Amino acid sequence: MSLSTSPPPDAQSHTSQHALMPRRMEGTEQNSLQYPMLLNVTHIDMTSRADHIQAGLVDTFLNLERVDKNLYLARHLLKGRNSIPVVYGGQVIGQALSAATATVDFGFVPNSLHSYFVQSGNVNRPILYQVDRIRDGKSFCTRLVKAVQDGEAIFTVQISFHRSEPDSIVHQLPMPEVPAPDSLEDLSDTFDRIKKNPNLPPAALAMIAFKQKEIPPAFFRIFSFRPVDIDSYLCLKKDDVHSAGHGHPTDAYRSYVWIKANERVGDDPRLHLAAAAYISDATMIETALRPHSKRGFIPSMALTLDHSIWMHTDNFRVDDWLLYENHSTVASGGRSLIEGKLWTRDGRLVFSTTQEALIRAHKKSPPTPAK
Ligand SMILES: CCCCCCCCCCCCCCCC(=O)SCCNC(=O)CCNC(=O)[C@H](O)C(C)(C)COP(=O)(O)OP(=O)(O)OC[C@H]1O[C@@H](n2cnc3c(N)ncnc32)[C@H](O)[C@@H]1OP(=O)(O)O
Repeated sequence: MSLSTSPPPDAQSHTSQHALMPRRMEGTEQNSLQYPMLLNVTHIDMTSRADHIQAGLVDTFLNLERVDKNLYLARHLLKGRNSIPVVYGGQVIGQALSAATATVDFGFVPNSLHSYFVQSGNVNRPILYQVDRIRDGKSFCTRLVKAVQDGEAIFTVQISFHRSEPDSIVHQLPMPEVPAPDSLEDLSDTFDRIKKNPNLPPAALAMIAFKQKEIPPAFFRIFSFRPVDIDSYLCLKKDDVHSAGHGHPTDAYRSYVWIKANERVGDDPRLHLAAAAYISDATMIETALRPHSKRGFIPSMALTLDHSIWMHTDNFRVDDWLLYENHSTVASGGRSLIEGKLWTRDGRLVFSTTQEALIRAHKKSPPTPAK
């Protein structure tokens, strides 16, 4: 499969591959197995190449090296935020899906995945994906993937694959009516335009500066984002209830953004599924946070805890515009639930997603003891 199993253009030597395999020493009398590399293993330099101008979605961020049957290695990792070296969760989901997909027969298409982020990934260390072939049925296959860094699990996901079969019952929600992507501006252009506006309130300018500082540039290089309601996205609206255009009423905890990969992703539907899974984690936490950000809330922690996807079809392209609808239904006790729907331009629901996120407030300093 073309699912990124070749080394990327700037891949380093396969130090890790050698380290994993015992070397048969030549010229020794016993011809015994020895493990010299294990005594001399140095950590691979994994300085993130996310901001390298050549780094692309398929050849870099979804790239996996096949280390052994059921074992895949990822070296090119992207931060979710500029200020912390934590791997972007969507990348781990997309890579784990690619690894699992590489172990099932052609004809099986992922129909759902359920994942947990159990420890944050370090963007400067490679990730090893271990695929467990739970069951190969006639119609369904199940895989369990564990993502490991430095010997410890950082992520687990169960993925179900389904061989396509004829329709039985058929129904679907109608797509929300929102302005078409061609009538909207790219978020990166909006940032540049709006920050030159002298009439912007200082709080809005601070918000834009924060977003520009915190969102790694690689996101904008590999994907285009066109929020349907830019004023709401930038917290420029006073009222919490707004309209997403064309009379579709929505609430403050809902967001709509058109998303498109900037590179041609080829014609393998499995790559489009992995790329859509990759980007499906990018906007959910923010949907829960935004109304609170407007009131001055700044989280001390905002992390994806779990993420589920139901794939309703593989008949879509991630290098054409997709509408991502997010809705945060509840937040309490440091956790928030966010639901997502991914639509094609012609109104087909391709993914349903659900995510629970950890959103913590800064701890209040203990009261100063009275003297
Ligand atoms: C319109 C559209 C535009 C789009 C524009 C482009 C989009 C582009 C944006 C990209 C944006 C993507 C954003 C995606 C979001 C991810 O991708 S997040 C990455 C994926 N998720 C993760 O990495 C989570 C992994 N899991 C974990 O880290 C651990 O399981 C957890 C959740 C931390 C829990 O672990 P635990 O061992 O139970 O630890 P816990 O007791 O909770 O304590 C953890 C630490 O928190 C500290 N802590 C406790 N309470 C607090 C507190 N209130 N405040 C601070 N620290 C605290 C503790 O002290 C402790 O610190 P240490 O002692 O470790 O130093």
